[in-house]
Amino acid sequence: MPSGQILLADDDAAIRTVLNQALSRAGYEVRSTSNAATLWRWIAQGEGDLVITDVMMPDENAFDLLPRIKKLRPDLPIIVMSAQNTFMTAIKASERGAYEYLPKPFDLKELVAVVGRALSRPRSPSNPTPSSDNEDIPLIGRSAAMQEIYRALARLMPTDLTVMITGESGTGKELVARALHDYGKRRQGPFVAVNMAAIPRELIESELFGHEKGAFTGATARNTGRFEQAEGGTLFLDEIGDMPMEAQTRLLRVLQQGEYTTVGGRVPIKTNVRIIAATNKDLRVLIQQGLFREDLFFRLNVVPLRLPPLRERVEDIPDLARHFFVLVEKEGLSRKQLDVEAMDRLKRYRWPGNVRELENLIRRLAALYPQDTITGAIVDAELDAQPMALPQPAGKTAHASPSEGLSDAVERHLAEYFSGYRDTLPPPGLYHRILREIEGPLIGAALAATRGNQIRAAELLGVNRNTLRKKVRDLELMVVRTSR
Ligand SMILES: Nc1ncnc2c1ncn2[C@@H]1O[C@H](COP(=O)(O)OP(=O)(O)OP(=O)(O)O)[C@@H](O)[C@H]1O
Repeated sequence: MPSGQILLADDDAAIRTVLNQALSRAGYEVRSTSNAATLWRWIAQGEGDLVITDVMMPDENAFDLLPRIKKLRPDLPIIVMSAQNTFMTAIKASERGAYEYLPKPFDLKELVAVVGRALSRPRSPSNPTPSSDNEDIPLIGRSAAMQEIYRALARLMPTDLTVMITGESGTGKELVARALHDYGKRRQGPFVAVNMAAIPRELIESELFGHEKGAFTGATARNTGRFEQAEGGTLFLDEIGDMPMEAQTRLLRVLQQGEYTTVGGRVPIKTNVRIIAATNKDLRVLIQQGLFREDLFFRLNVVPLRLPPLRERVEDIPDLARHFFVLVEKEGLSRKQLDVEAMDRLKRYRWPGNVRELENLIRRLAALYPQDTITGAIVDAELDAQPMALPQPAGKTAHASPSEGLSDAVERHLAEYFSGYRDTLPPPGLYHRILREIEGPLIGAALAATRGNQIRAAELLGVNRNTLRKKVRDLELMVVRTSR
């Protein structure tokens, strides 16, 4: 049975009762209070083996209290709970030396597990990282999925660990890499980003490690590489799956030995760079195909961070949309609001381009529409005008010619869809995903062809009228098609 005394501070009596019960049942002795002053008195008297505190208390903000506690009793673990679930709350908790941050609401089992871990860890004080005083990081989203990311980031801030960020295009991988740098130990050093997909393959090694004069045709002078530029700071290797094999071998050596040579050079150069890598590909598939070194993967994948696609956290869309409207207002465009239907449309859309696509849409809405309120019909028109319903290789657009058979057109779309993933496969669940995507446009086309007459559209499609009515309601197609 675990043991220890827990000091609990929260001004919400119901929360105190629930936590008190759960922790007592787990074997701990609990003292609880509604205010910071009492908590501080207990701590100053030397009581308690662990503190659980809410951030907002009537007499003091726990973030102001934390540094005092850390000074007086550096090895007393503190767990901070908060209902203000932003990235900054997680970061502040970490900066002020909290052992763990739990966004409300949380699972009681998780709390008991965290308490158990905190009390059984070796007693070395968790040093607060110096405050960055940078309130500017625009990581938006309070969904459970983003909370997980914030907590992971907060834990990573005081470390130099190599991080591998995965996620679809536009999910914020670079933004997260920057946050890790801006709030981490190396924030005084440079942040250097290199996109493997954007550099010609034959130049990647020289780009990363630099080259000597005469190392290859066209190398007319010595050139510093990105490693050298990132010395003392962070090197962000974006689209790492596109790194050619030879460069992978060289990178692996740097990670193993902490030194490298320039292209054409002989003298080993010591390096002190924190690596953050990112990819929207499944590196395990690339490994199977012999395109990515497994040993390099393990070196890079020390801490994996998966950023969820926007469609898995639609509850973040209102905050993100608001944030982007404020951003574009600063750029001189007028601020707008979205009506209920518009917001609803955004939540139902599947966002293949994720947050970047939403950002671009908001920018278009702000630039193109004079009205203050954006309606569902406007959003529909803009989303329909997007060139990509399915991801396609750059530079290609797909238009079915009237003479082309439907199955030919579908086949061509699918071939392009697959080739958009180049050497990998699309995410699993394709059958239902594709059928779901086809269903909306098909019903929409039938309704348009019958001028919104659901009885005739049902005949045309060969489905039951009630089935069609239900589908129309679910897909909200009627509003869209007849309002044009
Ligand atoms: N959580 C977020 N809050 C606010 N803005 C975000 C968020 N996530 C992404 N963005 C914005 O969306 C855009 C795309 O993000 P970013 O470039 O970091 O994505 P990415 O995953 O690195 O994309 P790619 O794989 O295509 O390089 C950026 O303008 C970024 O500022």
